Amino acid sequence: MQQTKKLFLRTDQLTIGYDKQALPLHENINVSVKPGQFTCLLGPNGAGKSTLIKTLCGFIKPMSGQVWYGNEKIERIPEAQRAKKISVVLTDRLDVQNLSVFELVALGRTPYTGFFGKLLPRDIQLVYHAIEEVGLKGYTQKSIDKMSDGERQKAMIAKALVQETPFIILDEPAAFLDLPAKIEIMQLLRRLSKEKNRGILLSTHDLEMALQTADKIWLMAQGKTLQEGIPEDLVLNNQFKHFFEREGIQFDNYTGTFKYHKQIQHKINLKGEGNACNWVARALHRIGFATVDEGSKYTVQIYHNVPSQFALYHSNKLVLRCNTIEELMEGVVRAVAAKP
Ligand SMILES: Nc1ncnc2c1ncn2[C@@H]1O[C@H](COP(=O)(O)OP(=O)(O)OP(=O)(O)O)[C@@H](O)[C@H]1O
Repeated sequence: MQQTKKLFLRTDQLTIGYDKQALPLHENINVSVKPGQFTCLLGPNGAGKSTLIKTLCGFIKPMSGQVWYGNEKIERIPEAQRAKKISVVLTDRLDVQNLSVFELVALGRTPYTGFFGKLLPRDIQLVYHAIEEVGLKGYTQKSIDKMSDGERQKAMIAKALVQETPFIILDEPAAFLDLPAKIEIMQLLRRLSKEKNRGILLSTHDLEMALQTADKIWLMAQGKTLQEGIPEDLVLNNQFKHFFEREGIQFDNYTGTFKYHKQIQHKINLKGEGNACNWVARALHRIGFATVDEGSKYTVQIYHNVPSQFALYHSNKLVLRCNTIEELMEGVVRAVAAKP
């Protein structure tokens, strides 16, 4: 146990910020990342995520407290050695025009070869292997500036992989990506953390994705103590509510998703079951109806395996039968406007 602990990246009463004269951004942070652990740092804009990441990487000095890599304080580790312990992928778009994927990824070997160092057969093998690992086989000679944001991000992850560090830290690696690419990057990073036993820490705004993939979550918000825990504990003990709820937005502890408060103007009975019923309920909530079992003059009924599966009744009299939720919602709004 003691032996393993030596490999942790951890902080000890870490206080971060920029201006010694001003208030710190966060005080007394005590967190750790283990090899093989996939950790997501979450927090609203301006919470201090990038500042923490830069402090953990040794780019910004702590205001007080320490960052430890194993038994060594990060500031005591010479830069060349540091590059063998932590690889960093920051948000800034890289100015890497005219570099091929191979050349970019090969830069990750710099700590071992020197900037102008010659790649040995093992280095070349590692570069090809990492490119394949991130799913860019066949792109080796493609110019980085002709790649999509998602592909470029994968190349950056491959570069971090060939650096062969026990820890990889990424600042918003999925920031510019569409949803499928985000999911792909998160799954890739999670898989690499397990298969390669790397401790991976990344910051993200994607709370729902972090809930689904992270082993550990760090929650950060201005003026609040940083919370660390596994996703499910943080949800159950209301930390997510506490950190992210704003006026008009509510965190649903059951589904782990955010909901917008809507002005509820009417009640409507909803009868039926299954997925169609679920989506009709969502459409009704969106337009300001609370769904109930009984008590309203209006009833929406969902039928199954019939051509017109949606029906609207007013005091048991059929008002409308239709095929789509769009028609149903229009019918509900029309009917309620005519006879509230
Ligand atoms: N170089 C700097 N000097 C002084 N203050 C800074 C500097 N960089 C950032 N800040 C301030 O520190 C605070 C935290 O910024 P930081 O970029 O760490 O937040 P963040 O959580 O990463 O935000 P976002 O999610 O918007 O990227 C902000 O108020 C910001 O203005």
